[in-house]
Amino acid sequence: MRFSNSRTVTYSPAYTIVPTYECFNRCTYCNFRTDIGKSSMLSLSAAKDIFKRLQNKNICEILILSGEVHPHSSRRKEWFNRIYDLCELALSMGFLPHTNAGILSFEEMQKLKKFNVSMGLMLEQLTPNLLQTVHKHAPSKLPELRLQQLEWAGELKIPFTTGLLLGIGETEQDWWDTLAAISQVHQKYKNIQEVILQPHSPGSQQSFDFPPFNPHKLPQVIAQARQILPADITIQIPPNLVKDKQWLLACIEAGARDLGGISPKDEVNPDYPHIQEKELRKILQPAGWDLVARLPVYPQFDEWLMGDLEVNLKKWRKSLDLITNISSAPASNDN
Ligand SMILES: O=c1nc2n(C[C@H](O)[C@H](O)[C@H](O)CO)c3cc(O)ccc3cc-2c(=O)[nH]1
Ligand SMILES: C[C@H]1O[C@@H](n2cnc3c(N)ncnc32)[C@H](O)[C@@H]1O
Ligand code: MET
Ligand code: SF4
Repeated sequence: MRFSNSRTVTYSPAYTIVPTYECFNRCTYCNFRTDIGKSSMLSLSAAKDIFKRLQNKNICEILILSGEVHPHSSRRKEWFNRIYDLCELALSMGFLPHTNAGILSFEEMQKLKKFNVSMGLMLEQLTPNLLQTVHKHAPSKLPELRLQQLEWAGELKIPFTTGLLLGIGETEQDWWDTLAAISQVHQKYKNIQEVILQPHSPGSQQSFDFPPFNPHKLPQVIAQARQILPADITIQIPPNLVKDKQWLLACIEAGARDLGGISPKDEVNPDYPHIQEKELRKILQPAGWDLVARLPVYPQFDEWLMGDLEVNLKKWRKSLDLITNISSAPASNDN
């Protein structure tokens, strides 16, 4: 067993698949979506080819990240069934699926629970003011709807990842209010595993003409979030959106302990390539931080998972120490 010290930062070796880029919402900061009818659905055979390539590469998480079909559209069922089938396929091929497909009905969530070790949805910000601006044409970003997803995940005992999108026109008070709401859900259901503090990062596709969230502010936000959130919720920051090494370290010193899924491409922010794990290690190690792989579900939730989820999970928990030891060896040698 590898000794994990208190100066440990985690990441999830992940691959993102996109069932569809089509989305009926038009969040003005989005660099991901395409208009209705402009994107096809990822086929099961294409997904199978991807998963085959990924096998034995020490990638545990498949992040299923999708644009959304309107809940009343005649195509909603087809859309949902494809996501469901993609999750089932990923699980059957040995991976640990984590789905963020936007707003789901209670029944849809209940069905996906069977094939996902955890699920995710960013709250963004709870203030209704954004419905006049960046979310004017994004019905899925209704704050009550999003908060309800966290509650439903709690009722269904689905380990959940959520977070805030920072710098989209909200106030500082809005951050604390959104974090307090997350804490409240967690107090009731104990189902929130991590909170992502995601700095808005402009990309080439978006219409929202607004500067990036000032990375120098992030450590302060993290420190305050650490005060508001219960200790068993991990704070995640995306390292590719905090470019400066010093500020990345400052974020960690302030209380962030996870760097999210590290995959070949950041589908949400394609203009900001991921820093790969070896490179991250070079930044962290001199400051005394150990980088360790984790699974897309935190250990305190293992008992919520059953059937094939439990089988895959046990397999991955066993091989995790091995992955960490192998991947940390070269970095410590070639420094
Ligand atoms: O595990 C998760 N990771 C989420 N991540 C992190 C993700 O694991 C990686 O940073 C990459 O996006 C993977 O390609 C997000 C990253 C973003 O830039 C924006 C949103 C998300 C949302 C999630 C999520 O719901 N669950
Ligand atoms: C999947 C998640 O990606 C985040 N997201 C969407 N667009 C951007 C952007 N330009 N910069 C940073 N994060 C973004 C939102 O928080 C969304 O919920
Ligand atoms: N559409 C979903 C949401 O915004 C997830 C992907 S966003 C690029 O919540
Ligand atoms: S952020 Fe998500 S909901 Fe908003 S437009 Fe993009 S894909 Fe759709």
